[in-house]
Amino acid sequence: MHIRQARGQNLRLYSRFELEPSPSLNLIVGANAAGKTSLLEGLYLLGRARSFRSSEAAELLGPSGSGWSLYADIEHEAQHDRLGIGWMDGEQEQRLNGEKVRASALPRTLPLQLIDPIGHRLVEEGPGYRRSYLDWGVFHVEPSFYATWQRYQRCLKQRNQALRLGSSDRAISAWDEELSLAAESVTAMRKAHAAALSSVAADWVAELLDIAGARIDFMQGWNAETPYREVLEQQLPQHRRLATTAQGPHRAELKLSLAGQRAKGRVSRGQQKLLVAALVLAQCAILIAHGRPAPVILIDDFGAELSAAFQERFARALFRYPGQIFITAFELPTAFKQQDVRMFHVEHGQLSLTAAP
Ligand SMILES: Nc1ncnc2c1ncn2[C@@H]1O[C@H](COP(=O)(O)OP(=O)(O)OP(=O)(O)O)[C@@H](O)[C@H]1O
Repeated sequence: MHIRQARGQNLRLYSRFELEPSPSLNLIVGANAAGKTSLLEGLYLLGRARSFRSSEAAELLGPSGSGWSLYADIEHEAQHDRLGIGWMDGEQEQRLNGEKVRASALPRTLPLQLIDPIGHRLVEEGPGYRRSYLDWGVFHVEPSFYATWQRYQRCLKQRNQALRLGSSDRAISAWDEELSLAAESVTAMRKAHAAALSSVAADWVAELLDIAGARIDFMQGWNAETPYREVLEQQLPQHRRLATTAQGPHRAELKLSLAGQRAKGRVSRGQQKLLVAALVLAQCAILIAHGRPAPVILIDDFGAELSAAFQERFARALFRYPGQIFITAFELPTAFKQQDVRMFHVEHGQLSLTAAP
């Protein structure tokens, strides 16, 4: 699976752009503020239905008109999918082969992962980043995950509403059965995926960071010895006091450790970037092992924070990757010279294909 062609209109500084990338390595080079990240953002929107740097779709609006749009022709083994996403006058719409679809149809058609300079949040910041990292993989390997997670969230919202209103024990506990069934199911899927991630990521960490013994431990969000249904019953007085359900899959967490020590605070900025790369490559490897297409990988500012030796190591891992990769950089990184890379140059929102390096 790869993007055969992508087009965008009125997105940030671009009036329009058109890109016919290679199915393997693509390099987008240009000066500061030329529009490199905006281009990756466009590709990311096609696979995730949201931006990675803006929560307001209106901010993406370019120089003309009241909407922006993106389109991609995705080539699978024996078929093509036409994927589109657009925003106009406050409304976002997604289309797959001409039909209006929900946002969740986009990741299924174009699975993609991003490694960017703020990727370190995955290591340094709150558990939400690590939960969504984990869930991206579970979503792709477990077809029932998305619906089960939605069911969990719906019940949780209702139970929390009842807690906030100070409803009777009976009204609050009415949600417990469905909530706990969904919670146990979501957790079983997450647990299996986290175990797979832990072993695959350890290999990538050993290769990219030269550190043995990396681990990912899954904390499910409540005491793993107790069935969730019992936790809901036992903790009801606490939940009433806090007016919220204090334990559950919405509080799950991944603990990252390297050689027995917590990763946060243990690694340099450059190592942290390679750690994020290792985590992303591990997710992609697991999807591939499940017979899914190799996800597209987007890498913003390849060289940032990496010495020549680290860039070399990272590049070597990317050369082996069986899927499509888009990399931005100020200029052609030394590690990519003499490689089979399709190179694009971007200047003030104008994109052009340049001669092979
Ligand atoms: N909605 C918008 N309309 C027009 N221009 C915009 C919009 N949003 C951002 N820009 C401008 O687009 C320019 C390009 O930004 P972008 O982040 O894509 O550049 P870049 O090539 O990745 O730069 P750097 O290497 O410095 O990170 C910036 O100057 C920014 O001000």
